[in-house]
Amino acid sequence: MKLHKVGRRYGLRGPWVLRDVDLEVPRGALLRFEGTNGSGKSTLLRLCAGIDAPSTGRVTGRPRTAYVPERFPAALPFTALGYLSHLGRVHGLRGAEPARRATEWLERFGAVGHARTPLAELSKGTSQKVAVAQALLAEPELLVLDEAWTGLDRTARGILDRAVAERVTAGGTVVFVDHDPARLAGAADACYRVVDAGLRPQETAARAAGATTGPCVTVVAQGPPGADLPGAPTTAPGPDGTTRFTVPAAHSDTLLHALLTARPPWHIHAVTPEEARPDRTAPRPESP
Ligand SMILES: Nc1ncnc2c1ncn2[C@@H]1O[C@H](COP(=O)(O)OP(=O)(O)OP(=O)(O)O)[C@@H](O)[C@H]1O
Repeated sequence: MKLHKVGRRYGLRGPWVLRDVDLEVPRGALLRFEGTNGSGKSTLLRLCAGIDAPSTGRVTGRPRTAYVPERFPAALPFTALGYLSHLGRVHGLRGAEPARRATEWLERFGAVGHARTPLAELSKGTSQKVAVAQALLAEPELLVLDEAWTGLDRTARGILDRAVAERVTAGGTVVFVDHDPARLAGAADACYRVVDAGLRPQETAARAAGATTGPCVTVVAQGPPGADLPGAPTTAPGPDGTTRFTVPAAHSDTLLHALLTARPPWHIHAVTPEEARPDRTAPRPESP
């Protein structure tokens, strides 16, 4: 997706919140936006999510998108399960799939006990779990998260961190804003600060550290050539005809899952936590 000279102001004579913003949102990437209160982060996310239109400029190549807004409209006349199933259908899921995925995400967030609770009666935290689940169950190509961690308990925040990593390793893109500067620190591929209605690229933790720090995992495995593996692992020949994959630690489960469920499956020789982080800015090597 690309933003071309995008501008947004509210009202005909309102100040420009965003002006002449050019941005490429690549596939399989994690992008963070930051900025002071009122700088235009939510405005930018709404434009990325396609729920708002630019006043000037255009957005092209929009992928299938799901969005977690800053404020969840909790007064809708649904139960948690009814709402998630409905949203699943809106996202194009059919038959029993919407309810199945809805239940799966409620279980994952430890909220399945509230499946039949009306949205209006949910606690703030559970309501936020529903807000997040409605976006995740669609397995969108682009996931837009506006302070989605706010209101979640520590366990749920960890589950959302993991879900974000899974989306990215599956080839999706996640764009997010969060008040916590440590949120997904080290995992973001790019970070932009909204300043004076424009975007200023920021140094990400990985780049700042020369792309060689941060936890990662090395997997030594033997398997068929030509596998399309998630997580953009760096690859190198391993001993005895094996391949050595290195990925950020947050992506290692997804890589292992892909290796083990490949047809035929890869044979895993070793899984080793490392201190070095692969250089995700390097071109993705060919699959072995
Ligand atoms: N629907 C709207 N109508 C009028 N003005 C708006 C609207 N939405 C946002 N604004 C204004 O646009 C500017 C940017 O708001 P926005 O919510 O995008 O900033 P933000 O960086 O997300 O802020 P915060 O960190 O406080 O959430 C603010 O001055 C805000 O008042």
